[in-house]
Amino acid sequence: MKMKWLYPAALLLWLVLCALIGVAFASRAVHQVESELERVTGRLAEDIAQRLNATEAQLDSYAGFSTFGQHHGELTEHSLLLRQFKRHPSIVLGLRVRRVNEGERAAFERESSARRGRPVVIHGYDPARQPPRYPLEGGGSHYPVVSMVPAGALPPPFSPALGMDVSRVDFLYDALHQSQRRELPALSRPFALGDGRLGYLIIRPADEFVLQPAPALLPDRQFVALVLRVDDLLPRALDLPPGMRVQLWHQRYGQQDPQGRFLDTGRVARGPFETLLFPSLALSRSTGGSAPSLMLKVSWQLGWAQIGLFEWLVMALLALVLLAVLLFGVNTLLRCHVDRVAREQELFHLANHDALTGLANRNLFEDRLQHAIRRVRRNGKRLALLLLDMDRFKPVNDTYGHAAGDRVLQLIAARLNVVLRGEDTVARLGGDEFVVLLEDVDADADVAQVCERLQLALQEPYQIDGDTVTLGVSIGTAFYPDDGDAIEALLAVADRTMYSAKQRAAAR
Ligand SMILES: Nc1nc2c(ncn2[C@@H]2O[C@H](COP(=O)(O)OP(=O)(O)OP(=O)(O)O)[C@@H](O)[C@H]2O)c(=O)[nH]1
Repeated sequence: MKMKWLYPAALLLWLVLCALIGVAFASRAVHQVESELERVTGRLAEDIAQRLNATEAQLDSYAGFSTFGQHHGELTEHSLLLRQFKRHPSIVLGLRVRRVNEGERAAFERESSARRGRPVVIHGYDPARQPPRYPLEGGGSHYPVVSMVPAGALPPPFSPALGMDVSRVDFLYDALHQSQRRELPALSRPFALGDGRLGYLIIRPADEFVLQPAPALLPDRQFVALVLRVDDLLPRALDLPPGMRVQLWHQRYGQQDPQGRFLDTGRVARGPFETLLFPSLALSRSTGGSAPSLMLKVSWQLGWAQIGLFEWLVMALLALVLLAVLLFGVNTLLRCHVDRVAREQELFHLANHDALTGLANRNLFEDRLQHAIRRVRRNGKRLALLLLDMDRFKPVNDTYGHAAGDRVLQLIAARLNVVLRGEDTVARLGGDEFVVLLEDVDADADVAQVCERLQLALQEPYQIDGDTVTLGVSIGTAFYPDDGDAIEALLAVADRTMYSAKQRAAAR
């Protein structure tokens, strides 16, 4: 393994582990906020349902009044509604609607005009722009507004006042149709009020208390409706946590359809890293009054803020401990690696060098010679092998002891190293026998010169513990490729010539 990658790898591992710790804490935070989301969604749905139930109670009393109390006249109806407006400022308008079949239209207009002392005609809100989308029930019935009590200035689309046919406004007709079909209060989709705020209409049949005949079959069905402000469907101060978004829309419209959207609030932008790391949770509930017609969705894009100060501290501490452990591990690994390399080098040295003199041993020498022969085969040059055997070494041992002999062998090795070039190989074959490998030999004379230098150096006296010892040396030479191309053959030739030299020296 390459040791230089150890620190970057440890750093990467540390980053990955830190990210995992972050994810673990984030998922813990997710579990906590799941229950909070459940609580917030349930509370909001409940709140909306309560507000709509209260509104329906207003509508019920208006419906009851319009069924039984009409003989008291419009003044009483006005005063009832004005009392309701005071108690419930979110109500913008109260209105009563009647079904008038096409055949009765003229009689209705005549009678209404006479009662009010001014012309009343059934008209569309803006027939040119808003043709009815739904087939009118009962083969061309009209649903004109027969009574209207505004809390303040009349907001559109109701400003055309009496006689306006609510079935000509598609979203109002939709609510009317629903309430008629289910005999329950029904909500319209939200629409813009004149003051730029949103409002909605809640409408219900007003004649359900009439049991005979069945209300649906009554020739002049009555409906009462309230127009309210959308703002009051939810508490004014929502106090949403960061990242939480509340959406409320009419069930008959898609979530993405802006027409059906009552509310979309609390959207908080999160950074891309937070969006990637933290999930977004969402809960949807249907809500409403007696007939749930609204969809509530609370979504929560979680982020760093969901992790508390204590968790941050624990995470930082864990990251530091991890860093310390990793650095300790890397240092230990590096130390082990350095020790192992040193041990290997030591073993290599022991296996390839002579323990006494530190010179190469026979193994290493043969290996070097092998390499040198391969090289010379390519470049066509020559090698020289010098075999050195000391003369009169045995008496040193015998006279001064083995330790002194060892010391002399070490001095011999040192002198060999001084005389030879760095690129030459010198090895101790054993006892007082040494071998030298000279590479790139150009001429025999060069080799003879080296032999002479060796002889001069080795014949110099040796000082051992105050005594002086003088030795001789016999050198045998062999050349590659002239004397053979195998190590054994070359050594045999060198041995032979060395032996002759020794005999010559002994004869002198
Ligand atoms: N001190 C010491 N002596 C050794 C070692 N290895 C071998 N010897 C001795 O070295 C001597 C070598 O013998 P020879 O080569 O016959 O001795 P010599 O006196 O040089 O004789 P010639 O070579 O014939 O001149 C022997 O006495 C060995 O015991 C060693 O590591 N240390």
